[in-house]
Amino acid sequence: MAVVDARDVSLTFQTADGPVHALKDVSLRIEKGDFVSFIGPSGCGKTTFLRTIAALEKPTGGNLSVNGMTTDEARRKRAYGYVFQAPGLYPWRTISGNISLPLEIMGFSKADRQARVARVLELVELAGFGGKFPWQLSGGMQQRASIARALAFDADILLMDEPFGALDEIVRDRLNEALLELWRKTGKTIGFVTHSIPEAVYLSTRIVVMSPRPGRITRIIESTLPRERPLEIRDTPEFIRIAQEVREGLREGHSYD
Ligand SMILES: Nc1ncnc2c1ncn2[C@@H]1O[C@H](COP(=O)(O)OP(=O)(O)OP(=O)(O)O)[C@@H](O)[C@H]1O
Repeated sequence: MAVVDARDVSLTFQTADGPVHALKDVSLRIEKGDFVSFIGPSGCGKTTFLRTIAALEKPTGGNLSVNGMTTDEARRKRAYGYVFQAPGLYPWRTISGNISLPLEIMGFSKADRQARVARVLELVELAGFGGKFPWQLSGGMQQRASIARALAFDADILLMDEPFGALDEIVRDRLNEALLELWRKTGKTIGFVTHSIPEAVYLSTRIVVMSPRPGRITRIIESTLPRERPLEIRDTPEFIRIAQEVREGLREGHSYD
């Protein structure tokens, strides 16, 4: 059974300026343990598709199931962790307090919360920083804390909307490596939005290229890279070939109107 099974999913927003076709006939299967990146120009529906999977938006057409359930059911079963572009940590709470907040809302016991916070801090290599406040941490560390928060209730699926877009390249490289490591350790299924071709190629088992007006999938590229990926893999002919394929896909779907 696919983790995400989208069949001809469409979503049209009705706006004052008329309908906006954010998604049109999007069909995609995401299998357990896949790392799927969504790439495409601004407005092609990447965020909308991620939000639709997470039951934050409702499709206006087609069928979408998650773990064989409706997206609402999957959300009630805590199938998703969601990481936003900005870390969104509360400045008056410590890092541990921020990670613990969704667990408090979900009614986890104090002992369970403490154990989970300790485990995810370790996973994102922030053990020892739980007592700090967000403003005492660098941007990259804050983003790792927000990933820890999304991991704390052990959702199968991690949905990440351009989590590293605001970070400098060196920090981004490190976090990309750390994310791959975390993915290998946990076996989670990841949906990841990015504007960066190297980031998409480095991280993904599959790269979904999208195009706007209407938002649709123009290409799905299967990665032939091994799962074990040192950063230097980016200099190999295989990596460069996949990056070229993504670039061609983007060019095909690009219109200048
Ligand atoms: N709530 C909404 N109401 C009306 N239109 C919306 C809404 N949300 C998104 N849209 C429109 O749907 C289209 C797709 O938006 P979306 O944010 O999914 O694109 P994106 O590919 O994630 O873009 P970006 O890379 O800029 O984040 C855009 O034209 C956007 O203006």
